Amino acid sequence: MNILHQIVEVKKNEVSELKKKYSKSSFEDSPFYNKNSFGFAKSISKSGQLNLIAEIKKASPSKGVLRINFNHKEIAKTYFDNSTSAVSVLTDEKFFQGSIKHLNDIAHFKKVPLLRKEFIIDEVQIYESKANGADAILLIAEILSANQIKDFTSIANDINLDVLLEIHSVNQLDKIDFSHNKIIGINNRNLETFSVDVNNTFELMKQIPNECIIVSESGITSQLAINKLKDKKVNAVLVGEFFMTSANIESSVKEFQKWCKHES
Ligand SMILES: O=C(O)c1ccccc1NCC(=O)[C@H](O)[C@H](O)COP(=O)(O)O
Repeated sequence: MNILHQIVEVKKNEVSELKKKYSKSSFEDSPFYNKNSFGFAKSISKSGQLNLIAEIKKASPSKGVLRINFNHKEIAKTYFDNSTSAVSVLTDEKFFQGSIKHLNDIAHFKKVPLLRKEFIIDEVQIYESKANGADAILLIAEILSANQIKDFTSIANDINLDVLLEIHSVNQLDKIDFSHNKIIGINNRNLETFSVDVNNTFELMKQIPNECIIVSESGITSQLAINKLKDKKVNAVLVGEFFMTSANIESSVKEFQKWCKHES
């Protein structure tokens, strides 16, 4: 059983506890629920640059704790002040030391769209995302059926949430209706070995229609990788560990943003 499936086993219990406390209608009462979303798709597909989705991630299954002096609000402010295209907030507690509270706290002063980075296996988590200020959610093709991908995407879109649909391998492609899911994340992390290889993005994107927005995810830490991604016209990158392990997050984001600009 790879790490994703281990996470899903824990998630099933968490979701059943969540459903004991909340329903769709209880989430509808939240102040965020009826607010307009910030447009995630538009923000991460701007031309002239590789768009940066900067992630707030205290720990990971592959590396353990990434940042000891972790303050989610300060990190979010740094990302907002340095013109990132979107911010991804890990909300999983057990494996990433995140929290839904982090998302809610940050949503009160957001300046760019927020992606809720979670392992979504039930529609109640989609309503919970909206109620806590998300503008977009992650769906992971490996842990969902084709019908779940379709239904969860429709539910999210109906409440104004964009969907980043993540794939890891060629095996997941036939579950996807690309006319319905136009934002595709390609994860470069091998879930058996945790090794990362940006070539996974280049191999898989060959099989994805040109009109899709492509996000390369995981293990992106160098200008060389950024240059290759720009050459292949990838729209956006999702980057966590590089910033979380930096002694100075602000200067790392500034440097990274310079790499991401296309030459005019
Ligand atoms: O980060 C992990 O170790 C991990 C393990 C198992 C499932 C998912 C995992 N990460 C989630 C992500 O997709 C990354 O946080 C995201 O792409 C950013 O990656 P990185 O820049 O390498 O932190």
